[in-house]
Amino acid sequence: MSNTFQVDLRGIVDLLSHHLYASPRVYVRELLQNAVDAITATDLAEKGQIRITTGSDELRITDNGIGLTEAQVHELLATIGRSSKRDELGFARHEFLGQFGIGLLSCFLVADEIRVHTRRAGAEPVVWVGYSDGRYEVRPGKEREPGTTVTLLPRRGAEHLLSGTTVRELAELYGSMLPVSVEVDDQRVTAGEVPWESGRAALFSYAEKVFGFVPFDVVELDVPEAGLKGAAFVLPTPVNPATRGGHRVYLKRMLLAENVEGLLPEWAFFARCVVDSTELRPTASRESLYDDGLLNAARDAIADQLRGWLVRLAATDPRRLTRFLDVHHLGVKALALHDDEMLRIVEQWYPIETNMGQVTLAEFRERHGIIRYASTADEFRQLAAVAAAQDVGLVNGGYVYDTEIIERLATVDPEVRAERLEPTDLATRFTGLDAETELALRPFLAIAQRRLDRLGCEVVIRAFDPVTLPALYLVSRAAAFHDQFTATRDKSDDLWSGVLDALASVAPPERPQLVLNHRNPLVRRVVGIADPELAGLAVESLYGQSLMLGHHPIRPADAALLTTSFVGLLDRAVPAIVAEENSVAEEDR
Ligand SMILES: Nc1ncnc2c1ncn2[C@@H]1O[C@H](COP(=O)(O)OP(=O)(O)OP(=O)(O)O)[C@@H](O)[C@H]1O
Repeated sequence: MSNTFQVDLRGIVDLLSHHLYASPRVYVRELLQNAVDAITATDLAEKGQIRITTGSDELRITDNGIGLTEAQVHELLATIGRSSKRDELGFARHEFLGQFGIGLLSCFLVADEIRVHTRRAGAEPVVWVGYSDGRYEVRPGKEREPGTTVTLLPRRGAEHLLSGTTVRELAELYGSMLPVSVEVDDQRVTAGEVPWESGRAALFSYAEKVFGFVPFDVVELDVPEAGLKGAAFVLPTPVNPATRGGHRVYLKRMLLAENVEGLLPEWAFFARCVVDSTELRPTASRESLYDDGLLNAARDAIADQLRGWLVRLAATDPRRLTRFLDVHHLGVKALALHDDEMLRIVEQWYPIETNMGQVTLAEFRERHGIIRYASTADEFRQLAAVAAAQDVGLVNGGYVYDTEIIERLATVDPEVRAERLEPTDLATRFTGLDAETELALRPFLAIAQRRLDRLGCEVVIRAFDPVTLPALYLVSRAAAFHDQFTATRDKSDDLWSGVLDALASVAPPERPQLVLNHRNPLVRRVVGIADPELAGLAVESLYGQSLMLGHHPIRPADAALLTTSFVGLLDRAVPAIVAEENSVAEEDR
């Protein structure tokens, strides 16, 4: 025995209203869409007219489209999921907006009764009345021109959704770009022209009106394979790259949504688009784009066009490009990580922080040959002045993407040499002292070394610039890693610290160095101190000060040493005065 599914209309309407469509307001879109499709089916689209009238007790929408015969009314209107817009194989027909055969049902989100008065040229007029409980009637209709009038009788509580103001607003939102004339209560809502066919000035004012900003620039978009045309508006102010920019997307001139994601690659967060496509497909809710190969291809093509705009800007108006980079450098840098052309643009035009001022990587390379960089801002701050004094150019690679960009530049272009500055490399550039001075300093160095031994630090004396810097704490990356490593080990439980111990023994670290500057007057005085205790205190405080200056982590042992050396020095400075004051007090008595 074979049976047929029964469909509970209430269940379907509930599904549509709560799960498929974001809001009952879409009923206007679905009605407009049916009217446009009916007009398209006549091949006389340019004469197409859609009229909507609103009133307190009903809403009517009339089109001069193809209309339906009585047989079609039974077949198409009374069968959920049946559509005239699919071919024999069941594929959506290219020229139509609808395809699923459920659009009309959305009217039940706002109405309990739908009347369709329709006539096909050469056939009799007929009226179909559908009720939200699933019943329908068909009867002969009054004489009329070919076409269709759909009448909705508002449901109690939904009247506001059918009011003149709301309907006009919705018809304009969804339909203002439609190629047929649409009127709501005798007022035309279609604009007739699309902004990207009306010149640049029109695009600028469109952006201001619709997106609320005057764009930095406008890039016209054209992707023939997706039947896509439109414009990308470059934002005039920085945006957070993490906030996904939505785009205004039209499909066959009907608004899909105002906030469509996925049309542009992520890096292009500096642009907002308005586009119309004849080929991209909507999802069933018609609120976003169906993610398929064609959308991917369109995304790639748009990316190419935005990139092309940037490259052209570099060639024709570098000053404007610099301004653009000022605002949107994060996006461009992110792009440069996987795009050679963008990488060149960043190299040539984006000024980067160096110890010789703000220069582009290209200028830096020309001046210094090799791109030497510090990979964190702390490391840069610590070394910038010292490196500058040695005439070593140093780039701050600590900002987002900068280190990766420098490293990528060196991988892509064999002529570019890049080298991460190893802090201890600097020490090899410092001048050693003559043998006699070295010999004279031995006793002091021995005292100093004994004081810093327990902190794992080696003390050396060199002559270097700037003269104003008494000491520099230099730690190689291996040693820095080791420090972190031991700190973790000390905090870990037995099992884990056992594992870390085993690892630690594999890589014995170089020791960090405290390099005292023999050119610095204070250091000269310190090395001359005869009292070993005082000399030790002075070395300890120089150590502490250079740790802080270089933003190095302060371990508990360092903190303790900072306190004892400070108190020690204070103690040396103060007791004489206190003693004097005491004796004055004695005399007063
Ligand atoms: N104004 C109209 N003029 C002529 N035919 C219409 C009209 N409105 C609806 N129809 C017919 O009713 C059918 C069902 O319409 P419905 O809106 O439910 O689905 P659809 O437009 O085919 O697809 P979708 O669910 O994607 O909108 C249509 O395929 C069309 O043949």
